[in-house]
Amino acid sequence: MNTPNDTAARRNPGVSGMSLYVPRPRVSLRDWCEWTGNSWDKVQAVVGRSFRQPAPYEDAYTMAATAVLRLIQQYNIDPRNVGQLALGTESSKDNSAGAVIVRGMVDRELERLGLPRLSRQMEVPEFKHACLGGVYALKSALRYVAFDANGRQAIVVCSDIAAYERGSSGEQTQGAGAVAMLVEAQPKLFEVDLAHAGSASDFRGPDFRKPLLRYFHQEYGQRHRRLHDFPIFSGKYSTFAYLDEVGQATDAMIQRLGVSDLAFLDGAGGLFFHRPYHMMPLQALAFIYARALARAPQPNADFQALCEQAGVSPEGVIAECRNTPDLFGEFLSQGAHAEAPQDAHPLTTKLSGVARKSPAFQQLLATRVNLGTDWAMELGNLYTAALPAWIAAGFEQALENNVEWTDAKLYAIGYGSGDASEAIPLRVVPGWREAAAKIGFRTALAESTDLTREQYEAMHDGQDVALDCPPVNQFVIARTGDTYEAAFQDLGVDYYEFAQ
Ligand SMILES: CC(=O)CC(=O)SCCNC(=O)CCNC(=O)[C@H](O)C(C)(C)COP(=O)(O)OP(=O)(O)OC[C@H]1O[C@@H](n2cnc3c(N)ncnc32)[C@H](O)[C@@H]1OP(=O)(O)O
Repeated sequence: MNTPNDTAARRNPGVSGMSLYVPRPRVSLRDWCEWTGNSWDKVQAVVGRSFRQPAPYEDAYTMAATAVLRLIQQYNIDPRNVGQLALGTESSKDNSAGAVIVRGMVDRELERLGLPRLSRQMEVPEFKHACLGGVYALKSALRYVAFDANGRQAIVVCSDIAAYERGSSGEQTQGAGAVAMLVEAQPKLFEVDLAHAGSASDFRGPDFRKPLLRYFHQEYGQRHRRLHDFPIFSGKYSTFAYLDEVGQATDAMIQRLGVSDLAFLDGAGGLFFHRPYHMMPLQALAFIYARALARAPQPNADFQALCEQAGVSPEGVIAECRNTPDLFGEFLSQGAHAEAPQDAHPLTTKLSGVARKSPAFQQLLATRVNLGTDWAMELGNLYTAALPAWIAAGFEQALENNVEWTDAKLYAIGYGSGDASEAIPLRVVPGWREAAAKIGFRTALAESTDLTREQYEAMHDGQDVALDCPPVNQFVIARTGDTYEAAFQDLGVDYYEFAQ
């Protein structure tokens, strides 16, 4: 069936350019496995190859500002024409201001370069919902250019630091970086079909959170060497929550598209998910694929064969497709100190584990998921920036591989713990190659210096470390204010500068 988005003449607003910034200090996961006694075989299959460690002079705002400046320069944007700068992050250091801090840095550097500042009439909102904040920021920017921009553009920047305690199961899934996107009414890279996007949310309690109260808890402070941003998280529960929510949002999108689950997968030219680590999107796609088979007209030979192989009842999997689990309700009903809820779709999980190895699924991966994957495996978890970074990598690699992508239907499936998900249809627009050629993903990745174990551990613990990679062409924290007088206060306020 044709959707309004199938009419090539009509363009939705979308994205015209992308840029990436990642810190130079890099931890090779192969080295990390040697330091920690973890299995490199498992980590390279499940997590990836490396992650970036932010230097002591950077934070979510410096990374965001560097990405925004790159975007402006790479796409020759007139800063006076930018009417919204939307920041998606869960690594804010300031509970009051957000995107305006980023604009402050960018304005000063533009001025030094002899360029005009960003528009004085620009909106500067910040969006927070775990890793989904960037998608909500993008939706805001799209609505802005569609409704009240009057020809002006918007910039979305997603910037985050994923830090986990050393020795925790999350340590391997760290990362840091920022992605900026230029949003326009007539996009040059891909259009975004919000009218057919699917949304889902459900409160999941302590799945993955960063309560400020934890800083004041005696136990928490004593266990670590510095004040840090390590989340409260429960690994398996967070994985179940991801799969369930992503499934709900994808169902909502498929329903709005008016196609069958299998037709949606067949028609996709590329599928991009929030990727906390390499295997998570594969698990999510296998979950969606298993449900698509279960929802196909029965009997379906592929479905029956896979169920038999997995040792699960087909009727049981079909019944689980109608499941809308209340994970937090289940947790609450067990009273205080309950264990994390168990998998709400055990049969589908078992089936998708087997389906993942099937030739049909491997074909799905090779044709819909592989673009950009290899580069994304270098990045670790970038939280809000993880999904846009993968999309940016996908476009640059599609360009390098000379892929015929014009008019391809892509799908961006975002997720934020706590939790919420968005499943959004995109379409590659004619002329995308010119815009993709300016992304600079490979160049941004190339700027790296591998850390030794001593350097990594000291940086992670917040100690001063001599690095062989001084900051170049990026914003840095120059100093932090310490005045706390009646007449003037800047205690804890960072001052930034551009390191040339
Ligand atoms: C944080 C966000 O950004 C928001 C989210 O998306 S939440 C969802 C993801 N959660 C997180 O990222 C939280 C932080 N990270 C973590 O908790 C952990 O790193 C993690 C749970 C992701 C992995 O921890 P772990 O202890 O290595 O998990 P473990 O269960 O041993 O192994 C994971 C998978 O690798 C598989 N595996 C093990 N060895 C393997 C090998 N050699 N080759 C291939 N696969 C292998 C396991 O079978 C398992 O798969 P299944 O779940 O399908 O059984």
